[in-house]
Formats: sequence, C-alpha cells, structure tokens
Amino acid sequence: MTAHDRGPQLVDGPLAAPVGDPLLEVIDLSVAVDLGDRRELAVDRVSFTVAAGEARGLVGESGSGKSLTLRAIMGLLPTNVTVTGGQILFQGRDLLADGGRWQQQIRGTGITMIFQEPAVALNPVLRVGDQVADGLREHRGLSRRAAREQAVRLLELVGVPDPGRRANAYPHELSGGLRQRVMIAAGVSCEPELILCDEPTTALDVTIQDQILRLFAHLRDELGAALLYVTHDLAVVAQLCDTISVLYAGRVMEDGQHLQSVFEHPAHPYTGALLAATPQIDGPVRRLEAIPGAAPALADRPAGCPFHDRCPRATEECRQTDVPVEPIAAGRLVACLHPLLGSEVEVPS
Ligand SMILES: Nc1ncnc2c1ncn2[C@@H]1O[C@H](COP(=O)(O)OP(=O)(O)OP(=O)(O)O)[C@@H](O)[C@H]1O
Repeated sequence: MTAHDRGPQLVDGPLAAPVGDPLLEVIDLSVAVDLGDRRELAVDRVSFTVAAGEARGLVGESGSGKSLTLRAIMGLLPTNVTVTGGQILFQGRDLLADGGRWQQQIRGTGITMIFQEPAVALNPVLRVGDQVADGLREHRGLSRRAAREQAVRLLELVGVPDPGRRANAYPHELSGGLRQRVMIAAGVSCEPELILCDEPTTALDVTIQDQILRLFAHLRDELGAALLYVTHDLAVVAQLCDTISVLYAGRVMEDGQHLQSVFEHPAHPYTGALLAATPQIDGPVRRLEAIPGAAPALADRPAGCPFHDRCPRATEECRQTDVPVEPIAAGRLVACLHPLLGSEVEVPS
C-alpha cells in the first residue's frame, strides 16, 4: 500500500515507521522570544528526528511552538526570536553552524517550507508559472524555456488542471485550492529531501483540504521526500503521517515512532485529551470531550510540567518537577510522571 492509498481512518495507518537514514535531527532545540521587558522560551529543549522518506506530525494546540520550530529549521525566524540552544542537523551537518550560510544554501533545494496562506507567499504581480520556474532557474540553472516547461509539468504533478494555460494566470485569478497547489509546486520544484508544512490546509475548505493531503502523500511517493507536518488536527496526522511528536507549551510531551500505537495507547494525559477532543478518528459516534482550561500564554508558563493545571492525574510533584522526556516503551518517549499506561504501552512488534 502506498501512502497515497491510505484512507483517512486511523486503522489504515502504517504499523511501523519507515526506517531510513536520519535526515533531520532536532536536538534540545530552544527558541526564545523577546517580549520587550524579558525573554521567554517558546520552544524548550525540543528533540525529534525525521528519517529519509518519513512523515512526522508535529501536533499541539495553538501557541505550543510548532511554527517557531519549523522556522528555526528553515532559518526564517522573526527578528525578535532567536535560537538559544540545541542543534539542528540536516544530513548530519549542523544548520546553525557557519552563521547559517549552509542553511541558506539548501533552503528551497534540500529543505522547503509550505506555508498556511498561499496568498501571502505568492507574488501577486508574477504569473504563477514564472513563480514555479524561478527556483529552477536560480538553483538548477535551467534556461527560461526549460524552466517554464518543467514548471508546467510540476503544475500538472500537483493537480492543476490545464496547466499550460494556468501557468499564465496571476495568483488572484486562481481559487484558494489552486493557489495552494501552485505554492506546493514552487516548493517542491527543486526536489527537496524534506518538506516542512505549516498547517497548509487550514485556510481551505474541507474537500480541498482532503485533496491537498492526498497530494502530499502522492508527492511523498513520487519524490521520496520526507515530511514534517505541523497541525493541531490529529485526524490530519492519522491520514498522512507515520510518526508523531506532541508539543505543549513549547515542550515535547510525547514522541511515537508508531502512530497507530500512540492513537490506541496514548501515554501522556495531554495526548489522551487531544485524542478525546478529535472528531473523525474512530467514527462519528465518539463523544467529544474538550480539554478543560486553556494552554498557558508564553508569558505565563507554569513551573513543573506545563500541563499540570489541566491534568486530572497531576500531583504536587508534577507542579515542581522539570519532567524529562524519557523512553517508556520501544519507539515511545513521554514526559510524564504519571503516564496513562506506564509499562503497558503496546507497540507493534
Ligand atoms: N514574533 C513573536 N513575538 C512574540 N511572540 C511570539 C512571536 N512568534 C511566536 N510567538 C509566541 O510564541 C509561542 C509559540 O508560537 P508558535 O507560532 O510557534 O506556536 P504554534 O504552535 O505554531 O501555534 P499556532 O498553531 O497558533 O500557529 C506563542 O505563544 C506565540 O504567541
């Protein structure tokens, strides 16, 4: 079964993560935001890996540090935000070394990022075909004509109907779904090994969202690219990903190499609460349970486990301990003093 054939249901997910060479290794990454009077860690010692060809979901509520993690990998942080610790290795080489020069060189060729809102990322006064062709001329040295022909092929690959004609259109002449496809075509034009996706379907209606998710699965098959897919929606992860990192208030709460096992046996109470709040995963009869309370604002992160004040299992120790992320079973890490299943977490053999 290819990733493309996978249905949206959790039970169709793969049992085992693909084992490829580590392509991306994020190790104890910390990112601080300057709030004027002080600095706060929006990303706090976050670690995960993405193997060649793997699709990892980076999940968490709004404000959990997902976007800043992606932007740190791309070297595209806002001016008041800085990496304050850790390493980001791509193909074994530190992207943060050499003043970010290598990071800049491989941006668009080795790693690309697809943003939430294509209207912002596309240039309104350039024809979309030229925008897809630009990267090919710049990074691959193709002639204007060859780049244009390749751009039309890419528009076809991402499912833009009548691509030869549509290549001449300006962004405002296309629907939101088609603009997102154009941005994906531009993003993958130089066949990157890793595609970072920052909620690329959020601005689209449900049917188009589903088409774009299928497109990512298809591109993964076609290009062999790895995906790091940011979303707050576990149903999206179920459809597209092999592995998962659950973030809360800038910290990794749980990391699973076997997605289905995480969905069946979440170890962190926060993962369990997210699952209980997600429709679609095991059918419409599920009773949705919103997570009580709200995630803490950046300036208001509590000591101890950041989830403690919303967690039914929290004890005094949780309020005071800087809970480390530790292995709980094969392929599973969790940052919790009172995990849901302890050593009974099951993983497929
Ligand atoms: N430039 C900035 N200045 C001040 N605060 C920032 C800045 N960028 C991000 N933050 C704050 O840092 C925290 C993490 O932001 P981030 O965008 O990474 O979260 P997220 O998980 O991607 O959330 P969302 O799903 O809402 O995009 C949030 O509290 C956010 O408000």
